[in-house]
Amino acid sequence: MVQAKSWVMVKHFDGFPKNSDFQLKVEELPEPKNGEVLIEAVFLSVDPYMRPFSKLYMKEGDVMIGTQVAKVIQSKNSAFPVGSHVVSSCGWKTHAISDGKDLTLLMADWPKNVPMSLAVGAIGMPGLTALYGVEAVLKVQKGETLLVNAAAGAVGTVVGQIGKIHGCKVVGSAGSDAKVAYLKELGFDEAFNYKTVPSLEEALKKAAPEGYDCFFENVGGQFSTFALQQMKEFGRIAVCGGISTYHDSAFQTGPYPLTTINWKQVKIEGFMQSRWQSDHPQGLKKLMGWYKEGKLKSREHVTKGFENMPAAFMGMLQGENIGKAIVTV
Ligand SMILES: NC(=O)C1=CN([C@@H]2O[C@H](COP(=O)(O)OP(=O)(O)OC[C@H]3O[C@@H](n4cnc5c(N)ncnc54)[C@H](OP(=O)(O)O)[C@@H]3O)[C@@H](O)[C@H]2O)C=CC1
Ligand SMILES: CCCCC/C=C\CC(=O)/C=C/C=C/C=C/[C@@H](O)CCCC(=O)O
Repeated sequence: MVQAKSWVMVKHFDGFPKNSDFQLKVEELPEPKNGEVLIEAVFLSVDPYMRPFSKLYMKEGDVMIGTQVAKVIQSKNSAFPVGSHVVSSCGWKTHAISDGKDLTLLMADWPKNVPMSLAVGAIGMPGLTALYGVEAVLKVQKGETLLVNAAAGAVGTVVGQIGKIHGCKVVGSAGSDAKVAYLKELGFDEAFNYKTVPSLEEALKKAAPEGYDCFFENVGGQFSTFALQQMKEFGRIAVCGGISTYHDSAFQTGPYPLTTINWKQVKIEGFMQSRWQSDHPQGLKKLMGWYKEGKLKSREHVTKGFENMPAAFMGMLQGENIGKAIVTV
């Protein structure tokens, strides 16, 4: 018997999440039955999607949604031997029993010197999001100028680095001077702190007087308004997320700046990484290859202790993280 802890959303978030919206539960788990495994969390991911998805897919009393890198500690399923590591979507739990359907084995040849936490970061869902957004949606070309906001986060850092791999000029926006310095370290050509620039419009113009061919949108709100004005004719915008709107009481319905979209002949495409699910194995290989070659770097913002999951989640939503926000048990 193992004692499993989980974090439950006891109250739907009203605006920004609060400590009282979460409750820690403890339960005894039974032995795994035939075909089942018992997994133990090693690295848990906190991601922005948990905020809007909670509204759409969760009810009060549900365990918080989420993925983790976990170790198989008991197994009655030969596909997942004891000691193997998996990515599980069991949510915010220290332990779980699984029949294997929600588990993906870590890439078979995961190198010993590559941290396994990257499987929920640069070589996991956020990395794939960046890859598909840059290559399949924006289809960036050498010499083009690419803009990304929330640039110092899990997705944004990978977007910028893939942009550089493809020979783009990359401009990033982020919420602190330390983040801006990190973007420069990663090879971003231009970066600015959107919280302290006197004018967002001027900062965007200064960073790329030529205008933007491509914009990888993570934030929404006022940033989109100004960025759209700076797009070149036939510019492309990949709408990956809109974190500045996730705590609003209702999803935005418009109005939309149709005249600018029309006049500039801009193409705007929303996307979810799950559209390319069947490409994930190849995508992960590509990201791992770049990582091994030193072309893709990753930084993590680590919170220690399962008991700190809500704090880590709220901290990420407030911008405390440089790179991927994760929790170690
Ligand atoms: N479409 C898809 O399939 C996927 C979409 N996404 C989206 O990608 C985006 C980035 O996710 P991810 O990289 O995991 O998260 P990050 O690691 O970038 O963390 C979130 C960051 O958002 C920034 N932020 C928070 N509030 C605001 C605000 N009001 N205005 C501007 N920036 C803000 C903060 O950075 P700062 O200090 O710079 O403000 C914070 O660090 C999100 O919109 C997410 O929903 C992610 C995965 C898949
Ligand atoms: C209408 C509300 C939804 C608006 C879009 C909100 C957020 C965009 C976003 O962040 C989407 C993220 C999607 C993530 C999905 C993750 C799961 O499929 C689990 C991934 C498993 C893994 O880590 O490999």
